[in-house]
Amino acid sequence: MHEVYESTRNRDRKITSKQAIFEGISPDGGLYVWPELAQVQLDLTTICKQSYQENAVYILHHLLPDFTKEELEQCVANAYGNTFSSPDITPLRKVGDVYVLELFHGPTSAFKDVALTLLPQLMSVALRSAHQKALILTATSGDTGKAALAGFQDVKDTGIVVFYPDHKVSQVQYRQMVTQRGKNVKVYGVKGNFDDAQSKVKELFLDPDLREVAAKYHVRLTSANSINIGRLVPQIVYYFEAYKQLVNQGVIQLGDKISYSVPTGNFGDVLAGYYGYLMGLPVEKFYVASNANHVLTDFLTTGIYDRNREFIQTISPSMDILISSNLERLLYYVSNCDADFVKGCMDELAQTGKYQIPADLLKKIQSLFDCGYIDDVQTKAVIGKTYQETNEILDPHSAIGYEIGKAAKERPMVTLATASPYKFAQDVLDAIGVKEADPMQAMKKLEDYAHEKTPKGLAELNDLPILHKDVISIDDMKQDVANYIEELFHD
Ligand SMILES: N[C@@H](CCOP(=O)(O)O)C(=O)O
Repeated sequence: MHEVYESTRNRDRKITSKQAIFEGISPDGGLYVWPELAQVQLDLTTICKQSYQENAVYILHHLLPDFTKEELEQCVANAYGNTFSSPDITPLRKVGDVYVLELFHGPTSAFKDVALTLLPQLMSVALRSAHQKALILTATSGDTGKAALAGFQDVKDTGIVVFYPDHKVSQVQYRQMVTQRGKNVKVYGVKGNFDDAQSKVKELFLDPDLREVAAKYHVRLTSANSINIGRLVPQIVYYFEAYKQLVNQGVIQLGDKISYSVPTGNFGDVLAGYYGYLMGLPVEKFYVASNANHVLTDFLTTGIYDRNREFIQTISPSMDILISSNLERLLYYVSNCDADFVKGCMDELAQTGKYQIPADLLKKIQSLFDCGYIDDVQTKAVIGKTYQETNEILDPHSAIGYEIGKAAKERPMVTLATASPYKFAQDVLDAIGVKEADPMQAMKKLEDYAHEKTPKGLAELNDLPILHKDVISIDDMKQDVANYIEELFHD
């Protein structure tokens, strides 16, 4: 009765949420989804009275029905006990005439922490049920990598390998990853971009040779990216949390609709909001905010998804993505769970790099989703102007969401601040007219302008030795993963 998850590309096989978390991705290449999600309706009155932690348990209990309440309470307590610097976990602050939801108060200063402090807990429970071990393969464009490393560091019966695009993440993001300690962690720079790394990782999950090597040690290859449902579900909580805070501050009445502006590349963050909407969150519009890699803006405007374009390296590297994996889940829901349609689109994307959806489907998507993008020059201008007008310092990703949200007509508008400005200190300083070439010095200088000091995990980076120096080709990834399985899990 708990086998409620299925693949976006094939409706035949049903599995539990523990299996879905443990597997990460379906054997047919699809992503795990719960077709009856919209029948799960959450009670807003309850949510508005509860703490963040209580809401996390409440929401997770609905979405992961084979986890017991006690298991979830323990997971949530371990994840959010004392790891976040804000007691609210994700505080909401008014900046100008929009509300900024600060998602970067976790251990690695990015929104990924909200889910990646919790996923290792959920994974451990799932592993115990399956009597297995897991090797987590993670592709990152900057933020997921460090958050996943920190979350899975020395977690029993797990190992983690992170692939970041060499020279395509910020200096601080790079240092965060290559200084990672732990007996079960491995970090590689790859010669390529995020899309190359993520596509290869997806291939490796299903690679028969690797699966055989892993099976020898009762190890399963799985994911810490938002393709894993266990990564996505914890992100739903902060959408409700923002709503709760607006109700409790008297800005809205229970039941009023609000809008969200979400800077996103892989479409996971905004999809979490959409899941909230399906479960009863009153939403007017979701604004999908992009940088110069505006494949999503083009899709939401024309219905044509086309990744055949130049990959642009920007000052918002975490969003430098042209294959937005989680769009697949949106297509599944808006097409009324038409797995054949989704498979057709994904096959076309793999073969030609593009696909087009029918006009009626586009219309349906546009009734809830709007979009916009700005480039680096505009992003810096937004950071500078926002600082002058409001005294707030935004990181480049948050600045993109802020600008798209500010330009929209809907109010109240909640815009997601996805990373600490300290992770991008040089570019942020530059945007407010201060030059500093050294990343550590830049963080120090930024303290003169920001409200808060450099987060502890970033301030200590200069003193940590570089432990991971390997830069490999995309073709080497398979062999390196195979070697690491042998090294880590061989008794
Ligand atoms: N923006 C990510 C890229 C991967 O996205 P995810 O949400 O699927 O993990 C990053 O910063 O690494």
